[in-house]
Amino acid sequence: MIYEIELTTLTYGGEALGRLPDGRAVFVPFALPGERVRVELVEDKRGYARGRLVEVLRPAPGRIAPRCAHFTACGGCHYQHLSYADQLEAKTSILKDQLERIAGITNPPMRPIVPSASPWYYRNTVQFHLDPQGKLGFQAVDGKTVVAIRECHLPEEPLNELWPQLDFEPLPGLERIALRLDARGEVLVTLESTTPEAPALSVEELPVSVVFLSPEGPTVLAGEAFAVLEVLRRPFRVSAGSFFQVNTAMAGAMVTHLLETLPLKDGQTILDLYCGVGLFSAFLAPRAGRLIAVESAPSACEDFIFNLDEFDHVELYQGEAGVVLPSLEVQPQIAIVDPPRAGLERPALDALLRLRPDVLAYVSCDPATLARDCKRLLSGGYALQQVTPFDLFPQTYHVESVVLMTNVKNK
Ligand SMILES: C[S@@+](CC[C@H](N)C(=O)[O-])C[C@H]1O[C@@H](n2cnc3c(N)ncnc32)[C@H](O)[C@@H]1O
Repeated sequence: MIYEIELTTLTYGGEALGRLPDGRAVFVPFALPGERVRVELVEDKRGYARGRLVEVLRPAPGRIAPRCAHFTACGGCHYQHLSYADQLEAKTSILKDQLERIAGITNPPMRPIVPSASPWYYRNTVQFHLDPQGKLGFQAVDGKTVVAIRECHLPEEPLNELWPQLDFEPLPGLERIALRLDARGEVLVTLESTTPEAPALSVEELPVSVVFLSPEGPTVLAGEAFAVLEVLRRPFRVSAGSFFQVNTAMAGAMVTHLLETLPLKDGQTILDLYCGVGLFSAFLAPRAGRLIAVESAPSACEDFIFNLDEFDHVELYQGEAGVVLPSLEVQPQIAIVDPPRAGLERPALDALLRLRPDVLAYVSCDPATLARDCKRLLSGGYALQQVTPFDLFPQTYHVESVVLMTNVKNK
C-alpha cells in the first residue's frame, strides 16, 4: 500500500516522522522534515508503521545529492542527503530532545557539537560481511541481507586502497571481516567466525596481519595479533577482539575535552569504568593518585595491562561493571563511565550512587540510554553541568556525547 505523507521531524535512528491518514506515526528512512513523499509500508504495527521511501514529491530545501552509489541500499549511512552542517544541527537537537523527553530535563546545558576533523574517510576500522557470492559488502538497510559494495566513503584512504584487493571464498561460519588501520600503515584483518575451522589464506605481498577469531579464541594466520593505534601521539596496542574508537582524531578530541573539563588535582582517586584498552586511563593516570579501571573483555584487559605498564598506581579489575563495582570499597573523586549502547547496568549505576564521586563524566554513544541513566543519576543527587556532543560518526545517525555531572548531595 502506497501513501502520500508529510514529514515533520527527524528522529533518533535516522528516520523522518510523519502521520498516516489513520493518525499512526510512520517512520521513513532517507527522508527529511518538510518533505512530501510517497511511501510503501514495510512494517505495519498497531501503534506505528515503517515506510520505504518510494518518491520525494516535494524535497526539503536542505536536501543534497548523496556521495555514495549505495546510499539508501546500504544500511551504513543515514544522512548523506544532508549537508554536514545540517547533520551537526540535527544530532544536537536529537540529543537535546532525548534528554528533555526521557530524562525530563528542561533546557539541558548543551555545549556546541564538536565536528569531526573530516566528515568523510574518517574510520580507522571497517567491518564487512560477505554476500552469497563471497563479495565484500555491508548489511543492507533491511538489516537482513548483504549489499556487495564497490565504494565506501567512510574508511580512511589506506583501507579503501586495500579492501578491493581482498578475495574470499564463502566459508560456513565466516560472519564478519574487520579491517583496522594501524598507525604504522599496516592493516589488521580479523576474520570472525562462528565455527573453529580457519580458512586457507594467501596474503602474498599485502601489508596485512590476519587473525582468525572463533569461539575457541584468536589464531594468528599472518603477522601480528594486534594493531597499534595512536591517539595524541600515544600508541595503544589493540588486539583483534578489543574495542577501540573508530574515529582516531575524535578520540583525541574527547581525551582533550576530559583533560580540560575535569577538575583534576594531585592525589585524586579516579575510576575508569568500561575502560577498553585504556584510552582515557592512559591520559588520566599521570594526573591521578590512584586509578581504578574496570573492563569485561579479556583481550581489552590484556591490552590495557600492556598499554599502561609504566604506571604503578593503576589497578585493573576484569569483570562486568555491575559485578565489580558493588564490591569496591573506594572513595573516588572522579569517575568516567563509557558503557556500550545499552548504557549503565542497574547494579553499576546503584554502586556509583553509593561511591558518590564528586564529578561524573558519562561518555555515551546512545542518547536514549544516556537520558535514561541521567534521569536516575539526577534523582540520586547529581546535577547536570554540561552536555557536549562529539560527531564521531559523520553521515550516520549515531551521536557520541560527554556529559559532566557533579554530586550535589552530601556523601
Ligand atoms: C564504548 S567502549 C569504551 C572503551 C574505552 N573507554 C575507549 O574509549 O576506548 C565500552 C567498553 O566496555 C566494555 N564492556 C562492555 N560491557 C561491559 C560490562 N558489563 N562491564 C565492563 N566492561 C564492559 C567493552 O568491552 C568495551 O571495551
